[in-house]
Amino acid sequence: MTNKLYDTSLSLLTDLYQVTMAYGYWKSKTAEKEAVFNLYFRKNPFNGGFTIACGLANVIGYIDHFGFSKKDLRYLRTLKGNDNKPMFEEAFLDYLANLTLTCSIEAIPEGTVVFPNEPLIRVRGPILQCQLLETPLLNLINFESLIATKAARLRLVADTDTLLEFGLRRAQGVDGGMTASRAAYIGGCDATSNVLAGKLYDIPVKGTHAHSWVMSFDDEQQAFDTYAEVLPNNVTLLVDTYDTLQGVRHAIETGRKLEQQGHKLAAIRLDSGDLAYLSIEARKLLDEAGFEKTSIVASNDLDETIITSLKQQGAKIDIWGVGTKLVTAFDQPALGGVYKLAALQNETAEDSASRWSYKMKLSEQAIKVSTPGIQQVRRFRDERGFLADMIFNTEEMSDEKQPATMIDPMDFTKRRRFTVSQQYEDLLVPIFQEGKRVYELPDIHAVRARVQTQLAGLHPGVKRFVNPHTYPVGLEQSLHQLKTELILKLRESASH
Ligand SMILES: Nc1ncnc2c1ncn2[C@@H]1O[C@H](COP(=O)(O)OP(=O)(O)OP(=O)(O)O)[C@@H](O)[C@H]1O
Ligand SMILES: O=P(O)(O)OC[C@H]1O[C@H](OP(=O)(O)OP(=O)(O)O)[C@H](O)[C@@H]1O
Ligand SMILES: O=C(O)c1cccnc1
Repeated sequence: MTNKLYDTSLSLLTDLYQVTMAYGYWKSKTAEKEAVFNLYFRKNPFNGGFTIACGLANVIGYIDHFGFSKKDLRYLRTLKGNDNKPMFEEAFLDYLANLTLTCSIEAIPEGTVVFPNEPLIRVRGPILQCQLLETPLLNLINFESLIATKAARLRLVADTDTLLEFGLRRAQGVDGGMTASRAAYIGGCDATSNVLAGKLYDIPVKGTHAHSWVMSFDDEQQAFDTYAEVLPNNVTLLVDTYDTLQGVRHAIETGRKLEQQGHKLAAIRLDSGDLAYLSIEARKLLDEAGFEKTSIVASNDLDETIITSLKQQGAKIDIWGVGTKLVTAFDQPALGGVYKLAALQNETAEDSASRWSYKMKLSEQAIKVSTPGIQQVRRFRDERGFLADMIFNTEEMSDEKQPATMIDPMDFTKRRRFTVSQQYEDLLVPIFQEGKRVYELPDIHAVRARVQTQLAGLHPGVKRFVNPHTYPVGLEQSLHQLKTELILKLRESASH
């Protein structure tokens, strides 16, 4: 699967400063200098304990189509500086015209549970190219990971109930709707109402009918009967246009007619009022009439908190339709992913040990201090699930079999030692090697299934919504040491 929505280059879908920096690298003849950047976020969304990595398929689609077209260059040629002269030299535009990506990219596969400070994507290559990728990569990963995480939270509370994504009408524009439908399915929804997402992404599509159908008839019974006649094999009736429980009785009447023709009333939908009370009363009416197999769908501004509450109230709801709060990630509309330079080729290196000059950004806020190194994430596990994730520098820890010590970032005196026999998996896998794709994308259903097996590996405390347990993520001790020494060195030189 590639990014089928954009079968074209989106190379100008970036911030201007990426292009001006690219120009700067080119002009100062450092464009080809090898760099390593890491894409990571600093805090799990929704005050939760985990995040679902999502968006890599669209990153791959973006990179597969990368290239500046003649029209792109014609536009860049029109950009002017403050002196009203062209911003970029013609020779730079010629360079962009011939630019093909030669970066090597490693990434954590979609559908993996991930945690703050772990590199989701590591880009290594000429600094000019790495720089151009910053904005689009963040744009693609931040949103889909956010929505997949929201959907995974909804799946946790919906348990085995059916979960439908109904968000397109309230989504943030066309792309917001499309990518939200994809990420919501990956995160755990069973289907979407978004037909184009169904077609492009192979997501099951499902739906009921709106109030307008009922309102377009003289009475509700006629509306239900007509709907059942035209679509006898897909009858879910929205019962709350006028009086919900009266609507249920009308639906039952239609259900009886359907049964005479060998069909079934699949479900009724509630879209207003007290969903706990109404679903319990509707269930009673349906059961009394012999419609025990008819499901109850609920919608109306649902989210994981309301679904939890409805379940606690004993609501008899089998299918949850969730729109606005899911596709807009209503309570946290952005994941704060960042992309930071972590190493730069050392031109004066005399041996392979000193071929990298490690880079990091300092900050007054500890959370904003980046981590240097060519990073990989090693996830230790046992038969019960995941134990801890250790971020290490691949240049320092080449021997995979060696025991490892992980330092707790909140308390440097706390260490965890992992023996040679401890089971583990290294999460970042090669996606592009020197510009050539080496990764075969799994289909969307496999990615969706991965989310559930990954969540099963997490301790329940990490999945709890209120004050979740913090899953242990730390730095391997030599990376911790490298970071500490670099902080001291940078603080020292900044004070001069
Ligand atoms: N029993 C319940 N417990 C908790 N929340 C509920 C319950 N029943 C409904 N809700 C939620 O409360 C909110 C009530 O929505 P709202 O104030 O719009 O009322 P409404 O009856 O749906 O009105 P409208 O007809 O305008 O849609 C919705 O988010 C809905 O999902
Ligand atoms: O509530 P959401 O989670 O976003 O789910 C989608 C909503 O979209 C439809 O409502 P519609 O647009 O017809 O408006 P309504 O709120 O008046 O029902 C549907 O009946 C749901 O209520
Ligand atoms: O099919 C539905 O019931 C539906 C679709 C979109 C939004 N709300 C409801």
